[in-house]
Amino acid sequence: MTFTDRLRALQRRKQTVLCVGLDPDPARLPRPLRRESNLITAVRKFLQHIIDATSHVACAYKFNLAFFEALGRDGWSVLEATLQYMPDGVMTIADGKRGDIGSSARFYARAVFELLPFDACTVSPYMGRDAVAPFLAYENRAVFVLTRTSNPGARDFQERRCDNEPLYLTVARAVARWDQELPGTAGLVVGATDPYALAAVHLACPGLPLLIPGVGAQGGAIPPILQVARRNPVLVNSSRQILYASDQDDFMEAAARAAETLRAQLTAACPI
Ligand SMILES: O=C(O)c1cc(=O)[nH]c(=O)n1[C@@H]1O[C@H](COP(=O)(O)O)[C@@H](O)[C@H]1O
Repeated sequence: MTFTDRLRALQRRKQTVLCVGLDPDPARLPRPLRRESNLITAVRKFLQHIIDATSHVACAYKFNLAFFEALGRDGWSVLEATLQYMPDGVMTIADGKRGDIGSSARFYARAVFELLPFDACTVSPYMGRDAVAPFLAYENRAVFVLTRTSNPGARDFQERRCDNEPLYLTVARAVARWDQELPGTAGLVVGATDPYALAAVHLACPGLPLLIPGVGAQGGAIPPILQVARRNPVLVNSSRQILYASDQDDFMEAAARAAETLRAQLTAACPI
């Protein structure tokens, strides 16, 4: 079963398109965990509590690898422990935004798909097809390629005209072609902060899964996402709005409430 088939089945069963982003910032740990003498233990417990509080409404968790790498050599053990802690019925995404020559990309792919059991990962398309190909070779995993990102700098290159369309659309069409070689292995990252780009990508690439970050802390709106969800499987990521919904003793309840609210907004009109 391909990643895309598994994602669709899981989303239908759980009636959710919510992806909770795991971006653990040691400086923002809630009060009960700040009492832990060991920071690594505190981060590991924090993530486990967040998973306990949200897995009933999440279909995926996206690990932003930067936050784990920045924990130093123990970051890898927190990553592995958190992956092992995942309950049944959720998928995992390694968000490292990789992108390198093919011979190096093979090792990035091996790290996330063989050494670690991630279901999907994120990559940058800047170096072209051979930099993405090693990730596309895993038939039951998926690679989400950055297309129109959610940050202000997305305008610097991604919106430049290329063959009479914005560069991000050229990228999206190329990824759709790559996906045809081993269907179900590719998806696109499109930020929620640009409704026009979301609509354009959805029209150009019907059926490709879209990983959509940028709701919550970055201000992306929900209604444009509901439109694209008619033709594309979507995974809507929210990190800080859920992780740091409260920094007090009630942080688990607050995270659960934030996740449930977003899930309800997303499923109200999403035909999953
Ligand atoms: O690939 C990503 O996940 C990503 C792409 C993008 O265009 N914008 C974006 O914010 N992200 C990631 O999505 C998460 C967004 O976090 P919040 O803004 O806290 O919800 C972070 O882990 C970002 O690194």
